[in-house]
Amino acid sequence: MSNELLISAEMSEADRLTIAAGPADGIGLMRRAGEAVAAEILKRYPAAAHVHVLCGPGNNGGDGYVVARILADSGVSTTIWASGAPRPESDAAFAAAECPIKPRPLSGFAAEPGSIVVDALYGAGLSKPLSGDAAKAVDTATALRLPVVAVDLPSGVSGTSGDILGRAFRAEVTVTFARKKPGHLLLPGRGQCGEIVLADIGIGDGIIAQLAVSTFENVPDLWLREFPVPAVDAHKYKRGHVGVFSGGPSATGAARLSAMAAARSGAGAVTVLSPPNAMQVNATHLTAIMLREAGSLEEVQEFLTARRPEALVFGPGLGPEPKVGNFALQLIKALADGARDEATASHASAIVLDADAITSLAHQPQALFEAAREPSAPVLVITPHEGEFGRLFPDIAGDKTLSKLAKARAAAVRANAVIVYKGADTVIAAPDGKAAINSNGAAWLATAGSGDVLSGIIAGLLAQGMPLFEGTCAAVWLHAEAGSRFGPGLIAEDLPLALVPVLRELFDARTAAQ
Ligand SMILES: NC(=O)C1=CN([C@@H]2O[C@H](COP(=O)(O)OP(=O)(O)OC[C@H]3O[C@@H](n4cnc5c(N)ncnc54)[C@H](O)[C@@H]3O)[C@@H](O)[C@H]2O)[C@@H](O)CC1
Ligand SMILES: Nc1ncnc2c1ncn2[C@@H]1O[C@H](COP(=O)(O)OP(=O)(O)O)[C@@H](O)[C@H]1O
Ligand SMILES: [K+]
Repeated sequence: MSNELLISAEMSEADRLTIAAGPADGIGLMRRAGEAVAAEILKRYPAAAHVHVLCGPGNNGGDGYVVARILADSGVSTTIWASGAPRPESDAAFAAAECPIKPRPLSGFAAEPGSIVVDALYGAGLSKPLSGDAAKAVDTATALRLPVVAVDLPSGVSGTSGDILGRAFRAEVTVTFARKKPGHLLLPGRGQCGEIVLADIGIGDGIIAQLAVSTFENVPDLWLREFPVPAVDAHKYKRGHVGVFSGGPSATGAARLSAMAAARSGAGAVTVLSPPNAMQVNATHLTAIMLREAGSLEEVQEFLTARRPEALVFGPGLGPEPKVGNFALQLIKALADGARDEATASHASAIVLDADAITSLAHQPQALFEAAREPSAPVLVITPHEGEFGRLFPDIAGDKTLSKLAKARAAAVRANAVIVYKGADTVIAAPDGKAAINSNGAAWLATAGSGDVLSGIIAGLLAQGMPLFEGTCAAVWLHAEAGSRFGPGLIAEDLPLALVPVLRELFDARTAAQ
């Protein structure tokens, strides 16, 4: 598996462990890194008139000297522009000594149309905003629209947070080593990377396993082995039952979107729980989805006890009023009590809190966090977009020192819930520190009701028994994949059906792996 994302300390540790295990040494890893970048350049730009390699003072620059040496050996006209000499006796100094090209100072960097830029200024060691000659080099490459190949990361992009420090190169290709870094997937960094090539430089899977990494790219490898396959003797309730709370008569669509998505994602039974005054409008629009009147907590409890749904969706279309937040808290408490009292056993194992539930709970966040901490509380998935996140976790949202990844993690710990911090770079974070970054979405998903569909998919997969973190990650990936493949013209109603071909592929991959 190569879905782990490494922060710079983990990459250094991987480096150290690999060297300790032998036979590779530091310069050996650096040579392999440079070779991988040079091979990519020779493959992609065979007709390049000239290559300008920009080398920084650290190991990123060291990789650059290797690249320049190989390109020159291959007959490519190559210039090195260096910002400072590598530290004596360092691997980068060895790489520079092996390179026959005499570096010129970066301050003089100039290039001609038709040439290629290799950005080996700063990688994992970026420690402050790009300024001076480095910033000028970014401007020159940008103004001339030169293709940039970035070594490890485009200089200026933080590998940890994806933030741009000062300014950053916009690469056509970024060649990174061993594993991707969070900054390759988080915005705005992701937008600067272009195509990302992952090169094997001899840091083995066994070494990565020793790091006990907790951040992952959200790809099917992460959860496919948990993906539900119905048993031969399955009946509908064995395939999982989802309950979705509906809003009032003029706000029922969101629940239906969610319900349809839960059903499409494989839940065997889905029930919309409707206030009495919305029964008629819901009944008019529901066919395979069941409908049940549940305007009061007592009626909801009756449903829970009688039908034992495994997952509930609470929030879409309910309205942002405080009473909705109060109801959410009562629901969590009722489920916790039910779980304690096996006689009534009115427990659902998961609640997805979305949309208006999040906004209405922002009036009393502490009450939510305390309820979620009760030992018998149902497991919670909270799915805020940026605005909702800021309402429920204002201090975390406002902390400029935290990346989106770190914010989602902090929120997950505080709320004792899996947090799905949505957006073009959705982060899924669990209270135990595990987190995944999603990157297969597209802006077509930015359409009203799309989030309601996501909640339904999450509940659908959890109801089928997927583990909490993996099921939530799978749902986020599926939703993004279905929306990206559908493309222009997508509206939320299309998404449940657009899941079908993606589900087929996952099902085939899952059964092939069995
Ligand atoms: N396993 C690994 O860790 C490997 C790392 N390799 C390369 O090593 C790189 C990391 O090397 P380093 O840790 O030496 O870090 P960098 O080479 O990214 O940068 C470190 C140097 O740049 C300076 N610096 C950082 N930001 C600056 C700024 N904005 N303005 C001016 N100076 C700045 C620092 O003070 C330091 O001197 C990786 O990105 C990768 O390219 C490869 O050689 C392969 C193996
Ligand atoms: N630019 C984008 N690229 C990829 N996914 C996006 C983008 N914008 C929004 N999304 C996704 O679309 C969904 C929108 O959810 P949400 O904001 O709750 O919408 P709504 O409330 O209208 O249902 C989320 O899953 C989000 O991650
Ligand atoms: K770089």
